[in-house]
Amino acid sequence: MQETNPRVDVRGLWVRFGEVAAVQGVDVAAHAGWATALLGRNGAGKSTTMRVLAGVIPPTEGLVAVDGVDVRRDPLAVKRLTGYCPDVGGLVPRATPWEHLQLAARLRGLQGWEARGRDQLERFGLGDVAHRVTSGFSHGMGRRLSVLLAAFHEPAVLLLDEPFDGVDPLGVEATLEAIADARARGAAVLVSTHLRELAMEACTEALVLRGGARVASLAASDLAGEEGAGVYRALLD
Ligand SMILES: Nc1ncnc2c1ncn2[C@@H]1O[C@H](COP(=O)(O)OP(=O)(O)OP(=O)(O)O)[C@@H](O)[C@H]1O
Repeated sequence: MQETNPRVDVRGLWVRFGEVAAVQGVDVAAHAGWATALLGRNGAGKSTTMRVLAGVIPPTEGLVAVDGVDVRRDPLAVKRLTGYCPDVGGLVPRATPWEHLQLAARLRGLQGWEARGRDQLERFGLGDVAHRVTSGFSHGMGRRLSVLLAAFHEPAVLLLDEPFDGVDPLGVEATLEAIADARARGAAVLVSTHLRELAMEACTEALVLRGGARVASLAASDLAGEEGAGVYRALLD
């Protein structure tokens, strides 16, 4: 599966917010067809790493390339190459799921997307609420729509920050399918989550962050099951 140019190539990433060093020298390499779990305790630097990869905040130091594009040089191109489900927010409260899809299609220049849009809304259990404004959505409904939108334009890199948080079993299934589909068409997927077992089901690789630094890079299978739980706990202490 490995190829010469990784879809995601992060080397020596530092992100500082004033006095706070949120990310401290992190390396990430993710290839086409990989799904990588980003794990670690609250405040470990997972969301900040995701935000840099999505082109939302700039790196303070280090190289960050998405599909060979340097995020510092061309953050707009990186935004085009990535699909990003942020950990919170991202939806327009007064817009419906269908309007979100229309907006995404217009911004991304997608043609003939309507049938797929309807299919995706059904897959994520949002068909019945396709024309209801999202301000009344439950947390899990909002998560499901955010994952759908992130994957909708079939990006080269799919970034899902806490996609399973508060999501019901059917929503989890739809999200796992979206990850599998993205991998099958050659995208690299990064999934930040606290749900280790689900992450191991969804992913092939795992990165563990602690205090902003990478403490382990493993095969997802190394963190699966009871034995994996012990390995993970030891990495967090
Ligand atoms: N905009 C910001 N300004 C100041 N500090 C920030 C900012 N964003 C993140 N931080 C700090 O950076 C560190 C890493 O935060 P980050 O959100 O990346 O962690 P995380 O691993 O995603 O945590 P969680 O699992 O709780 O979502 C924390 O100490 C956090 O307080």
